[in-house]
This record gives sequence, structure tokens and C-alpha cells, in this order.
Amino acid sequence: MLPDLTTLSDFRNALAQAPGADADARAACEDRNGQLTKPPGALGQLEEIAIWYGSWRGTARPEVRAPQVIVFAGNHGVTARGVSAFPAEVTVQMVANFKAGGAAINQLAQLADARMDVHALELDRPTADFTQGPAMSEEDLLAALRTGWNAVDPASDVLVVGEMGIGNTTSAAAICHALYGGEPGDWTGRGTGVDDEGLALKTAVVAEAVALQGSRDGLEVLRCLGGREIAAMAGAIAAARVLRIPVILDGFICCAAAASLARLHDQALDHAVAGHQSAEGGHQALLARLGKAPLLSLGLRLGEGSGAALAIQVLKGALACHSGMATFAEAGVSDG
Ligand SMILES: O=C(O)c1ccc[n+]([C@@H]2O[C@H](COP(=O)([O-])O)[C@@H](O)[C@H]2O)c1
Ligand SMILES: Cc1cc2nc[nH]c2cc1C
Repeated sequence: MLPDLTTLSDFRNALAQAPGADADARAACEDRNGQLTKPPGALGQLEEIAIWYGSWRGTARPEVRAPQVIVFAGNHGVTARGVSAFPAEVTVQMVANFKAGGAAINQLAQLADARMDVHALELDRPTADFTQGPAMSEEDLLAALRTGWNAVDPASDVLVVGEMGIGNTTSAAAICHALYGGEPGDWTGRGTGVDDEGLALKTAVVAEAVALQGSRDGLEVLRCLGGREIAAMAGAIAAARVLRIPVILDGFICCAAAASLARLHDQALDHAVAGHQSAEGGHQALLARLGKAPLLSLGLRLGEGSGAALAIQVLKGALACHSGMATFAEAGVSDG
């Protein structure tokens, strides 16, 4: 059950108290995996995915029946600094495209038989330019977290969260730089396609923002350097953790949202796998910080939840084998 979020402390407490995976189910999944008609380990990463998934769903023969994809959209004051190759009005235009079924994520969600929801967060009220001060007030942060928190269908059995927000790779890079340090250029990339000059400007903007507001607390970093859609993704990933719904993480922005939760609590992302490695500059380093190996690496850099939605097919493949295969005993095959 999902508690109401009335304060930011409620959020911190719910995450800290969230139940872990089912240890008995994990043991049963491992046992079954060891009996299936294949050489040990021959299904590679698929085996670990099936065991991970079964342990969160509490069963040795799990299936995916009700995937949910949620796309959150937000606008960013930092776009005034010229950090994106596209104008800010593309955010609202793409929301219309999502609602009409015309975006990449619509096709990939449909292919996965996933329910898809779209939440546009106050697009006519962009966050403040975080090179000047905090992107959001505490009230705004709580509202955005709550949008994500309440968007998760408790009946879903795997969750993908995606985003749309012109300027948000700058926000995600600032979040990573604040959380993990290093050089600002370790975390910046070309986003929608800025040139060398644009990338240098973006890196300078990230350096400026983090020099001004260098908190290392997960929620403060989200408030000062994040965006509404990024906070909403964090809210949804946290709600899924409380509800024991496995999550497939998407690209750089989604993983920056997830990183803020990892800073709040060590086990905050135990229910999550990395769907793919995006082409965005800092994503590989971010996945390494999160300790997550991507299921796919196809050079995508779209966002919207696209890479993670595609990775639902990999999860389904893992579960089809784990839950459907015969054991050595059932098939009369000699084991090794
Ligand atoms: O998911 C990713 O890794 C990713 C990488 C590059 C760009 N994007 C998408 O592009 C938009 C942000 O790019 P930008 O250049 O405006 O910061 C935003 O709508 C994201 O969904 C997404
Ligand atoms: C057209 C377009 C589609 C997107 N989808 C996610 N981010 C995007 C950015 C742009 C520019």
C-alpha cells in the first residue's frame, strides 16, 4: 500500500521503510534456474534478470502481464541559456504527439502491450533558471514528487518511466555533478544535438549551477538542479519500490532521477535494472556509479522511456525461458 505524501519527510521515510525483495522467492527462482534444460549460466544475463524479477514479484514462475509506461513532461528555465538544439515549445508539442499516439514511445509501449500514461507538469510555468537560484521551491518539489508517486498503477507488474523536457540533459548533468563530483564535462553530452560550442556552453552552465548550489542531499539536489518531470520520475520509481513493482530504467535523465534516490537510501534502486545505455555523454559513467549493467546498448538518445520500453521485450524473453522451460527431470535430459 502506498502512503499519502504530505511532506518531504513522508517521502524520505517511505523510501527508508520500503520492504525488500522476497528472499524465499529468490531462493526458489535460483533453485528452478538450476534445474532448467540448459548448461548452467548459458542464458547469461537473462538468468539473473528472471531471478531478480521473481524475487520482487514473490514467485518462482513469474510472468509480465501488466506493464506500465509513464511519460512525464516538464519545462526548464535554464533553456534561456541556450543549452538545447531545440526550442522549449517542443516539450508541449511532443506531449500532444504522445497523446495522439505518434511518438516512438507510443509504438514501443504498444509493442510491449503496456498501458501508457502521460503527465505534463505545469508546462506553462517552467522551473527557475538554476544558474540563478533553486529550480524549485519545496512546495513545487513535493507537488512533482507526488505526481509521480500517484501515477503508478499498483496493479502493474513492471514500470518504465520516461520523460520529455527540452533542456533536461543540462539539469541531469548538473544533478550528477552535484551528487558525484568529478569535472562538469564528465556529465555533459550533446542532448538533442548541440555542436561543440553548445556543449562547451552547457558544461560552463553546469559548472556555474553546481558552484552556486552544491548540495549533496538527494532531495535538495532535485529541488535546486532538477526539473518537475525529473522529480516526478523519482517519485514514481520510489512508489514502485514501496509497492515492490520492478522498474526498468531508461536513459540519462531517468537515471539521474534514480541517482537522487540512491543518494537518499542505499537500497532505493534494488528493484530497478538499467534498460539501456544511452548515447548521452555521461550515461555510461552514471550507470557505473549506480552499479547497473545495461540490458541494451543501441545508441539511442531519445528519452521518453524508449530504451526501457524496448527492454521490456528482453525481460519477457527472460521470463518466458525461466517460467516455461522444462527441467532436466521433466524432459528426461541428462544433466552435467
Ligand atoms: O534519454 C536520454 O539519454 C536522452 C539523451 C538525450 C536527449 N534526450 C531527450 O532530449 C531532450 C533533452 O535534450 P536537450 O538537448 O534539450 O537537453 C529531452 O526531451 C530528452 O527526453 C534524452
Ligand atoms: C522532437 C523531439 C522528440 C523528443 N522526445 C524526447 N525528447 C525529444 C526531443 C525532441 C527535440
